[in-house]
Amino acid sequence: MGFLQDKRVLITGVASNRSIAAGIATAMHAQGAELAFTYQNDKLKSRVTELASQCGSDLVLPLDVASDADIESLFDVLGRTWDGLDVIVHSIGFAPREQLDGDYIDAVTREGFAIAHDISSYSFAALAKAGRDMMSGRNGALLTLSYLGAVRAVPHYNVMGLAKASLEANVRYLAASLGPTGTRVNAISAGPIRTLAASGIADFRSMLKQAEERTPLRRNVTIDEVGQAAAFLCSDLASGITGDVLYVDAGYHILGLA
Ligand SMILES: NC(=O)c1ccc[n+]([C@@H]2O[C@H](COP(=O)([O-])OP(=O)(O)OC[C@H]3O[C@@H](n4cnc5c(N)ncnc54)[C@H](O)[C@@H]3O)[C@@H](O)[C@H]2O)c1
Ligand SMILES: Cc1c(CN(C)C(=O)CCc2cnc3c(c2)CCC(=O)N3)oc2ccccc12
Repeated sequence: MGFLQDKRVLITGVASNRSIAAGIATAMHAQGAELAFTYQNDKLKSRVTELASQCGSDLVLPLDVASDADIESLFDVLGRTWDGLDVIVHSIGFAPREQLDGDYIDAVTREGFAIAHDISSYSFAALAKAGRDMMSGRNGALLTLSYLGAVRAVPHYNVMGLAKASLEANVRYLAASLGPTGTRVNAISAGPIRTLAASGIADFRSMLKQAEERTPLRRNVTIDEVGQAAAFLCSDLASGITGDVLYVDAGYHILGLA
C-alpha cells in the first residue's frame, strides 16, 4: 500500500525520460497512483507512450496548452474514462528561445512576454478550471514546477522569471479559490537539472557546476528527488499544505553573497 494508493493522476510535461515530469510519474506510480499522461505533439507521443507503459498506464492523450480546444477535449476524454480525478501535475514551461539569451532588457519583447506567460503560467489556471468538476470534493491536489528565477534576477532566465513569478502568484490565488472544494495547490521550485528544456541554454553546464560547488549539499538535485517531493505534496501526507512553494534545490536558495 503506497501513500498515493489508487489516486488518479494526470501527468503533463513528459518530453523524455529525463523530464522532471518523468521523475514525478515514476515516484507517484511507486506509491500506488493510477496515471494518465499528455503529450504536446506527435513527435513526443512515442516517448510518452513508452514511459506510460513503464508506469502501468495506456492512457496517453494529446495536449498543447496553447489551445483551449485541446484542453476541453482532454477533459472530455478523461471524464469518459475516469469518474473522478485526484491530482493534476503541470510540468510545462516555455518562452521563445531568443528570450533566454543575453541581457533581459535586450531580449524582452511584447510577444515573448505574452507567450512565456500564456504557456508557463496561464496554462496552470486553464488546467485547474477544466479539471475542477472532476476533482471537486475529492481532497485532490494541483502541482506545478517553478524556479528561483521567479524571485531572484537570474542571468539569462529573463522573461521566464517573470512568468514563474506569475505562476507562483497563480498557486496562491488558485489555492484560495479551490480550497473550499478541498483541492490543494502547490509548487515545487526545483534546482537546475539537465533536461530537454535546459539543453541549448547557453553555459547551462557551468551553471550546474557552479551550483554543485555552492549548494549546502554540495551537489545538484535529481528528477527522482523532485518526484519524491511531488508525490508527498500531492498525497494526504501534505493535507495541511496549500498555496505553498517548496524548494527542492539542495538548499541553494538560502545562500546569500551572489
Ligand atoms: N530543468 C530545470 O532546470 C528546471 C528547474 C526548475 C523548474 N523547471 C520547470 O520544470 C518544468 C518541466 O521542465 P523540464 O526541465 O522537465 O524540461 P522538459 O523539456 O523535459 O519539459 C518541458 C515540457 O513542457 C512541455 N511544453 C512546452 N510547451 C508546451 C505546450 N504549449 N503545451 C504542452 N506542453 C508544452 C514540453 O512538451 C515538455 O514536455 C518546466 O515548467 C520548467 O520551467 C525546470
Ligand atoms: C535553470 C535554467 C533553466 C531551466 N529552467 C529552470 C527552465 O525553466 C527552462 C524553461 C525553458 C523555457 N523556454 C524554453 C526553454 C527552456 C529552452 C527551449 C526553448 O526554446 N524555450 O533555463 C535557464 C535559462 C537561463 C538561465 C538559467 C536557466
